[in-house]
Amino acid sequence: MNTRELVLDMLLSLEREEDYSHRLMKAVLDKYDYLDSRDKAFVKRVTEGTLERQLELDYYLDSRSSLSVRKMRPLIRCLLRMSVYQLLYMDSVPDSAVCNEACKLAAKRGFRNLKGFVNGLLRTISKEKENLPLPDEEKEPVKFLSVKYSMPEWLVELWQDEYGREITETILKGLMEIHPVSLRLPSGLSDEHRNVLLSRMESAGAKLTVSRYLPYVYLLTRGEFSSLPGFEEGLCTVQDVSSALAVEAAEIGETDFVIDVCAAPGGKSILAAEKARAGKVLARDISEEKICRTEENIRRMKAENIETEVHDGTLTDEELVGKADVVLLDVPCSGLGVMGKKRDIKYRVTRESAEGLTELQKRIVRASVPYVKPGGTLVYSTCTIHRQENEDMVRFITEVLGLEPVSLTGVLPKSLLGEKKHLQNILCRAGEECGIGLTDAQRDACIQLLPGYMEADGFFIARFRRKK
Ligand SMILES: C[S@@+](CC[C@H](N)C(=O)[O-])C[C@H]1O[C@@H](n2cnc3c(N)ncnc32)[C@H](O)[C@@H]1O
Repeated sequence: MNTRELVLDMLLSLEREEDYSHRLMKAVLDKYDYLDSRDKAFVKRVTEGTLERQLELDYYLDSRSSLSVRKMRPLIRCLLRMSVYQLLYMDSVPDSAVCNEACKLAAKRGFRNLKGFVNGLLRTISKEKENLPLPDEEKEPVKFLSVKYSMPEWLVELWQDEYGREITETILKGLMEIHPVSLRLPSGLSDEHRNVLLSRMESAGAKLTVSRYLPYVYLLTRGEFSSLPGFEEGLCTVQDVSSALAVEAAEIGETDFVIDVCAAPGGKSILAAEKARAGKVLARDISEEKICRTEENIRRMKAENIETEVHDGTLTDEELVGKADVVLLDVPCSGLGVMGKKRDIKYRVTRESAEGLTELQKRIVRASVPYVKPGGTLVYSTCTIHRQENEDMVRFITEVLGLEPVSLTGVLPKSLLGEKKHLQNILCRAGEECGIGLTDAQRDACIQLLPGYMEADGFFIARFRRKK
């Protein structure tokens, strides 16, 4: 199996938007499971790196090619992108090998006549790789950041408007950093059992670092999670610390009844069920397929106090009105905070599609607020960095729907709230709108996790109470 051809086919399929990169990668690596681990690592690194740096790679190609990248045949465009990525970011591959393999692939896939073009362009970029141009930072500041961090210009503009330039650049850097898989162990495991489990995993070759926010979440910096001891037994699951923090924010009691309105694939429901040991979680989502995936995870994690149901969250279920101690609203969102892991999201989300989501979010929130008992809790969360879907929703939930904001102080880890304060100070120093238009109580009730500032995905959590 030619690993470069595998990468090329994945990039081509992603160009046609046939699937999302993280799903396609999993499917391909499962299909070619017989590849050795070095080949698999190569395929993953080149595909993900090429996607992550696409705008930057295109800019360099455009600067040295007579034909613009946009006008190239898709196969040639993808082949050049992945080759330039190897030239610039993979010292382990000799430049001559990158050029030769690209020419061979072009010929094999029916573009023998373009071998000279591919070869010439790649050799030029290889020779000039220390001096490739970026846009002028003074004259075109947005374009400069867009190319340097390979982020569409509208997103750079959006964050610059919301956070100012300094914070925006740190977020962009943060999203580019390596994002290890995050593993969550059972939250109630004793120290002794946790240590036994960790040493079993480490003996199998895993390298794990505890999260700085929660003692039961670990970053897996070496090893493959699904083959770790404990995984099949349901002793760990893949979950970012931010997602676990959203459940922590709800302070679920042992006997609580929790409704998770948008539950698939079940990450928060399963953690909620660990917290409500003598209570119950109702995990709902919009489709049968999503609920099936959730049930698979529930079974593997051996959570017995979760019931699942297909239900459209925009419709109020009258039978549940006033019944829930806790309602979790982890709504569908633009996903701008998880671009570090899902690398093609940034090219697919548009300003319009992100804005369009707020209507759906409002409908889900409006339909779900009635479930909260008087005195009960609602936690709203998203995995995005977008004020319309986050801070503006805090205003909607409190000012339009009448819930009370509840402070996260004493609920979320002190270190995390300290980082929030630090960020706030930078915003105020930079003369940005440091209150983000929220009252003190609304501001204390929510937190925007930002890559580059926090060791987590970009995520938003807000907590509310229904008045008694
Ligand atoms: C961010 S994901 C939830 C992740 C999940 N809470 C977890 O922690 O694993 C958002 C979910 O909302 C679901 N969804 C979208 N529209 C919905 C609707 N109208 N009603 C209920 N769920 C919906 C999607 O299917 C998706 O699974």
